[in-house]
Amino acid sequence: MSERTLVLIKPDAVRRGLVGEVLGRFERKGLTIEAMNLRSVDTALADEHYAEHLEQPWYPGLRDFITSGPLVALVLSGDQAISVVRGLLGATDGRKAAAGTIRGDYSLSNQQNLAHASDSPESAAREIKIWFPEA
Ligand SMILES: Nc1ncnc2c1ncn2[C@@H]1O[C@@H]2COP(=O)(O)O[C@H]2[C@H]1O
Repeated sequence: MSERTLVLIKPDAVRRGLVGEVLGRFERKGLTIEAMNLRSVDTALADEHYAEHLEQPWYPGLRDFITSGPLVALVLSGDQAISVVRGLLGATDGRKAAAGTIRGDYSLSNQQNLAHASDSPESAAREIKIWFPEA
């Protein structure tokens, strides 16, 4: 069943010149880019996107990071896109993510982990509305 999912290629990936590498993996898998833009994020947008994490002790650090430079927001579509994209990313903590996944190959952090992807159809709908209200 075709699904849509929201992906953020985070500021660490932009700074490190890894946008093409990350995007290429999604494209080569067969996913379709439905919408995409490079943008800066203010604290209000960060708080809205990460609403479920606001009370976490590590959230202030995550907010500083996600607002620290431009990121690439995109909507991907494809068969079971939500779980497929999370599989391509690997575990949240790059130190624990399996080799061969995006985080497993390029991240040594549980915060600066290169990309975010929606974890359920409900979060995909909520997040797509936040980042691409016109979609
Ligand atoms: N223990 C943690 N310390 C710092 N950041 C975290 C921790 N756990 C999760 N995160 C961050 O919180 C984010 C929530 O969803 P993401 O997929 O964007 O990726 C996660 C990480 O960037």
